[in-house]
Amino acid sequence: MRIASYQMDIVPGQPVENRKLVAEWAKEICRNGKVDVLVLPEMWTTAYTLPTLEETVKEDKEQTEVFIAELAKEHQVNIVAGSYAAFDVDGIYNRSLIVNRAGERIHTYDKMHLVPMLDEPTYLKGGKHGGKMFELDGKKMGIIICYDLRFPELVRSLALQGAEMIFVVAEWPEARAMHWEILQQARAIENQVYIVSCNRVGTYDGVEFAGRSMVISPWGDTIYKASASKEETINVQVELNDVKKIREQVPVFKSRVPELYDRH
Ligand SMILES: O=C(O)CCC(=O)C(=O)O
Repeated sequence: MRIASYQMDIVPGQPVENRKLVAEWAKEICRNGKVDVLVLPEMWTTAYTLPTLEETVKEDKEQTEVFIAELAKEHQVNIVAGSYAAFDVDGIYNRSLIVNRAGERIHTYDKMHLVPMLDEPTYLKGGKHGGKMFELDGKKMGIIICYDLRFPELVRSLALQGAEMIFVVAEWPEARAMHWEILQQARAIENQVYIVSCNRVGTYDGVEFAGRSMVISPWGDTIYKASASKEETINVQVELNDVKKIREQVPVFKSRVPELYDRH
């Protein structure tokens, strides 16, 4: 399975501009050969323009969903469309969107863990449903959003549902870059899954972002790490059969004793 992850610099509060950037990027990537899955970062249509978000997304309505569906159909490619600010009945959610090659929406996930350091709970609603596994091209996968990476329960739950690859879409800051790298590696090793991440670069409102989007094998090896500060595309082939082999070699899932673990 070939994955292309777009470590982009997001134009703040400008969904039209960002969709244009993504359309150009997708055209370029899909022209240069066979890609199975495109991956975008967290909040890629607006960035963290929280105080003006409501105004922006009310006006933008469902244009991002329509755009992603059209893009997937045009290039016959699966899209893990990072996350975007989705205006819903009771507020705005930080929502990830997964669309298949036919442009059909197959999965959404609303970020459950809102970030106090960003004042996210003031502006956004937290997701009310746990992460669910989804399938692309018959392969089981999961997605988490940025701060979710700090909560091992979520990735473990996706792995227990059968996910063999976890997408981590983010706007992770440079100030905590060490946590970003080590936590991704830990989630890969402990769950014996591929981790494919897509972080943004650039700065917004005085925050510098960490880049370093990664692909990590289920053994924990770094297959690719993007630069810390430049726009870049990760374009790698991954072998999902490795998951089974590694789980046979170190049978962590068979050794679990869930009945002995505390529930909280
Ligand atoms: O957990 C962190 O340090 C960063 C989280 C974050 O920036 C986010 O979830 O958008």
